[in-house]
Amino acid sequence: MIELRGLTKRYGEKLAVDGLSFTVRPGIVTGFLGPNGAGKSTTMRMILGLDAPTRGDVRIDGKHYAQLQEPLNHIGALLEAKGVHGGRTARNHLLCLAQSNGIPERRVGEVLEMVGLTAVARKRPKGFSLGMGQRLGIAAALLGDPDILMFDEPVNGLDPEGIHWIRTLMQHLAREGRTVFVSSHLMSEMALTAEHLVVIGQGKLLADTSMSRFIEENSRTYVRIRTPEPERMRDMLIAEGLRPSPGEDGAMEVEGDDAARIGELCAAERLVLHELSPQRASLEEAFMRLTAETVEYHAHTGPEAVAAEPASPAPAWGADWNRGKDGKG
Ligand SMILES: Nc1ncnc2c1ncn2[C@@H]1O[C@H](COP(=O)(O)OP(=O)(O)OP(=O)(O)O)[C@@H](O)[C@H]1O
Repeated sequence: MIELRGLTKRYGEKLAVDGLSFTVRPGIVTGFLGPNGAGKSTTMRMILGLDAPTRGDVRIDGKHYAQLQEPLNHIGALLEAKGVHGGRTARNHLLCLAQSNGIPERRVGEVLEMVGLTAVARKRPKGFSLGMGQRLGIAAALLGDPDILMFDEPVNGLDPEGIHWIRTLMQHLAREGRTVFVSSHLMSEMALTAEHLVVIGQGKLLADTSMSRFIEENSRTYVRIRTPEPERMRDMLIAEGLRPSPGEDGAMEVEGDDAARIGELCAAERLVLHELSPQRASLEEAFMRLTAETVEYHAHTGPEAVAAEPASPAPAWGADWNRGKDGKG
């Protein structure tokens, strides 16, 4: 278990991590999500004692990292694939780590086998691909057979096969009862991997919830309607107290999930339907909505533009809606 209480890190003027309190529990994969620069890596470094908190506290099974004897036996971490001594072979790199943590030599062969690097064990990591480097980093994390594992953006730059492998491994480790904490800035990836989510933005906690509840609470549900008689449809919906708004490709959207009621109204009014489909906004969209105001860096657009776009609702077709370009109605 990892416990953070009011964890805070300031770099000069910059508050990188701002009073974070949450607990990462065993037996499940916990996703640690936030846009670039949200403070995920800084938080993970403080968990590992690589950075000192400005305020607050973080404990691993009740202890500070520095209090752990042979820490690799308690917590294994993949922070950066590049953290490998280029001159040593993969096997020797792991052997050095094993020796300094009182881990038996045979474990090196076991973890190399687990991550599929046995064939290149005597090669130097300098020539490794990104995926092989990640595998070696994961082998190091697994070396002490720790109960807690932490991965910082483990799938960055990997091909689909590598991504699938890491995802399956993390779920397997969690099923064994371990605590698995993995950071990402991709909601879609986390949705396939994590059961629990911790979301941060600009160093602050935005959500600490199960994946299913996060989806429930953050994603918009709406009904998409297509009809050859949009004006009749709109009038009928408004008369029923619903608020249709223009959707993509000429469709209409109505907030909520009451497709059945809309279908019955259409039948009663003999209104032709080409499409009536309940929709749920994608998880990526839910994540963007949640973090929109905290996005620090974004390509091409300023933070205000990014914040406004996903958060603002589509314009509603109300009383002042321009009824058709031909001026009728
Ligand atoms: N050593 C440092 N000195 C000064 N500022 C830092 C330092 N490390 C991180 N920061 C700043 O703290 C903030 C959080 O950075 P951090 O790397 O923890 O974010 P992150 O969520 O891991 O982002 P990314 O997904 O881009 O890796 C950023 O604004 C970053 O520029």
